[in-house]
Amino acid sequence: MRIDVLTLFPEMFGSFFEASIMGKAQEKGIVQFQAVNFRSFSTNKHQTVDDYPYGGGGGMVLKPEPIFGAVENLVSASDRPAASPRVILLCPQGEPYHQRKAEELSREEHLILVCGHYEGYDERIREHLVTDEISIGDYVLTGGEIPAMTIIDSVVRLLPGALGNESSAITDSHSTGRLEYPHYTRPAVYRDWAVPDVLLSGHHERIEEWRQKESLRRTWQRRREMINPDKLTKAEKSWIAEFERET
Ligand SMILES: C[S@@+](CC[C@H](N)C(=O)[O-])C[C@H]1O[C@@H](n2cnc3c(N)ncnc32)[C@H](O)[C@@H]1O
Repeated sequence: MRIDVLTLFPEMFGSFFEASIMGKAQEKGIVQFQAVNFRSFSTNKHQTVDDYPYGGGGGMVLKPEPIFGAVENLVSASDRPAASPRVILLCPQGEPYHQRKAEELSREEHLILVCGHYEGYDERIREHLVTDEISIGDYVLTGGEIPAMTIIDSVVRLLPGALGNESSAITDSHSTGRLEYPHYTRPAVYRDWAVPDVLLSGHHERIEEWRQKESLRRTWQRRREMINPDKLTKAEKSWIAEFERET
């Protein structure tokens, strides 16, 4: 997969692209990253990328020319011109980001993420250039760089070979439609707090059943809206009845 980020602050991506899973995925050739400063596609001699809003008001608006220019340059330089990239605008007005969207994007060959700043973008970018608009939550950040990193991280860890241990992504919260069960590691007893016996039993079926039940319990306690009552098995219904009795 190839991921290009259009930003006014490419230096923010240096260690992000090099550290941990992102760095390893790049070393293994699973993903290729690039942060491009779209200021270099400005069409005026002062290299400005923003201007005052028509109609007045505070804040500066990102001009269309540098962003169109940068995206078109990346598309024409692509080694796979037939595969059109997903051009994603980071924006608090976009579609709320979700694990399903990360899964969808992980199947693409080329992503271009556009990071805004200041008051936002000229509307024509939205209307005529991008394929997706994504918000990472109902709050406003200074720029699209942290949202872009959020999306890149969540997508890259789903690429085959990126994590090394693929099964951990399969059982992650939200991948299964539930929150993940609790984890424990050594020591078996810490300050009088013991790990549940079943996890030390070596009995794989019982451990698996415990994990399913605890995953359901956690989801029921914290994110009840994620549970579709029509899709519960008989065992799950009886576990929920048990959770209700316990509370
Ligand atoms: C200060 S914000 C602009 C907010 C804009 N005036 C509005 O009300 O929608 C500047 C940039 O930060 C990024 N940004 C801020 N919050 C975001 C969020 N929740 N999700 C995605 N991007 C966000 C976007 O790229 C946005 O263009």
